[in-house]
Amino acid sequence: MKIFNKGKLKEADEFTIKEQNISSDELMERAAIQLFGWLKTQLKENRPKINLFCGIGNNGGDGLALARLLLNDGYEVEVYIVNFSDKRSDDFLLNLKRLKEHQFWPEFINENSDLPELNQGEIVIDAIFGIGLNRPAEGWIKELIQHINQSKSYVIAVDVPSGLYLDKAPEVPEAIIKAETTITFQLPKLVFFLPETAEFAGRVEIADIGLDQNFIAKTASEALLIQQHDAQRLYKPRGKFSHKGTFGHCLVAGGSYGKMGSVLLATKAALRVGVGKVSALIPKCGYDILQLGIPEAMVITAENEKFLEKTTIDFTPESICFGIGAGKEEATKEYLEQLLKERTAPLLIDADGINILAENQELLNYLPEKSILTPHPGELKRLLGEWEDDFDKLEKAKAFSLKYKVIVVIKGAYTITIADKNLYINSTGNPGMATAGSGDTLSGIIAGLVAQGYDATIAAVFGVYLHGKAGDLAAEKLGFEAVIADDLIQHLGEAYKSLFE
Ligand SMILES: NC(=O)C1=CN([C@@H]2O[C@H](COP(=O)(O)OP(=O)(O)OC[C@H]3O[C@@H](n4cnc5c(N)ncnc54)[C@H](O)[C@@H]3O)[C@@H](O)[C@H]2O)[C@@H](O)CC1
Ligand SMILES: Nc1ncnc2c1ncn2[C@@H]1O[C@H](COP(=O)(O)OP(=O)(O)O)[C@@H](O)[C@H]1O
Ligand SMILES: [K+]
Repeated sequence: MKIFNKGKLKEADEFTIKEQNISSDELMERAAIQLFGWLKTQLKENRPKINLFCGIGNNGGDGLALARLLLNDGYEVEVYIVNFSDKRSDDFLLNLKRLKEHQFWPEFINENSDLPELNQGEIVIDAIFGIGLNRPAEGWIKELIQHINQSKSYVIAVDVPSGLYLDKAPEVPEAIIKAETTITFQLPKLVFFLPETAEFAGRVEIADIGLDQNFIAKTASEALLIQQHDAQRLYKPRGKFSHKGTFGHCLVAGGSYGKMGSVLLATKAALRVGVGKVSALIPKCGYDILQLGIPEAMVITAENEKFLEKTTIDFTPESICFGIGAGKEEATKEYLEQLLKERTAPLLIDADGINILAENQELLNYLPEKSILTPHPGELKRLLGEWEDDFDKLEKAKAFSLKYKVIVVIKGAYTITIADKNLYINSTGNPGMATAGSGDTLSGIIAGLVAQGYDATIAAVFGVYLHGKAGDLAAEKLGFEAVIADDLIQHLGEAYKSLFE
């Protein structure tokens, strides 16, 4: 699903109004009907008091239109107009008039008003600011937002939590609504997926207000949210007469004394994601561990007992996963340098492989095009240096990806893959995956897909999706706490199957 910036969203609104020959007010009514339908479905027979806070722009207009629908249906509704300006939008005024025609008089609040009482068991609808926010909320509006946040009411934001910008980091985080649920129109917004701002939106629901699908399809987007149907399209079915040679040979090079489990996990993950053959290349001390731990894999050992070093292999793999658990010995660095310069196979570099690159930045110039780097935020910081906020981080990572022509997978609650200026945001995964070794399984999965012939960008995007889905399926059975990295591998088969459910 596409993610548009503020400008494109406004264009989509305008295009739709023209193309469908409707008024902006009819579009607002669609938005309100969607909000109403969602609320009614969620509330079932319950009839809690609903406190609506409406600004004076179109977000406030949505709120007023919703208030009318709720009142018509017999809900107990209180409407507060957050009266911060006289520059009211036309559709706000129209909906205010309609509400008054229903003999309903909202309460206007401004800097001299008492803050309304908000109780547990009640609902707050936040329609103060939408995507039109252009400066931080200040003074009494900020106090009102804090009052709503401190209340025990259930907070639902209309389109975006009020106070949150779509295109930059918040200047005053205390002046942003913290919603339990955000019902956003038509398309998700980037800020809902970034670590510093995602928490304000809470659970995100998308309300289809019928914006023009052709416009959406032909307009370039800020980012793509990868959901089941997107992932499904990336899947390559297996031919009846395929054999293990069809699905490639993946080399997992990594490990050091005490960290051999990481290679075991990546090797297993590569096999479970469907690679034809896997060889693990490890220091000598890991031989028994690998052979016993995963008899399906082949094992090659470096000369050294405890760490990885240059080793000749007598085949050409279809992909190489380098660096997990590898340490940063000089000999290990030299081996990475050799792999970079020889360009024998597509490379995925993770963990200590990334740390070696960060400490020896001259090596970056040898990165083969379309190599995949899978840093967690700590590794990314070592690679890129400090960033100011999430937007700055994405800009820096994009610039890095373009400069070296590589794919950067920024791991996190919503893992973001950056390739050719594009951002792919993953929708699967859960806090159960915050456990040692889950990144190692991801590396094995992506390298395993590359070896099977998936294009590197697709392998990264699809691999991240499958990895998160496997985590979701594991957590469903086991609960978040009990999930360990091996469970992700165990659920890869079901993750594949779920693509077609
Ligand atoms: N245009 C359309 O066709 C549709 C728009 N919709 C709604 O319209 C919203 C956008 O509406 P608007 O563009 O009117 O903008 P908003 O309703 O977000 O409000 C912007 C108003 O607040 C002022 N403002 C911004 N930041 C402020 C601050 N910190 N302190 C005080 N005042 C501030 C602005 O100057 C402007 O007057 C969307 O989020 C969505 O809810 C929906 O009705 C769907 C259809
Ligand atoms: N809260 C979370 N929600 C979703 N996915 C998560 C969460 N925490 C961690 N993950 C995923 O788990 C993996 C952790 O990787 P990493 O930090 O490299 O761990 P390790 O080095 O222990 O293997 C990443 O793929 C990340 O996206
Ligand atoms: K809002």
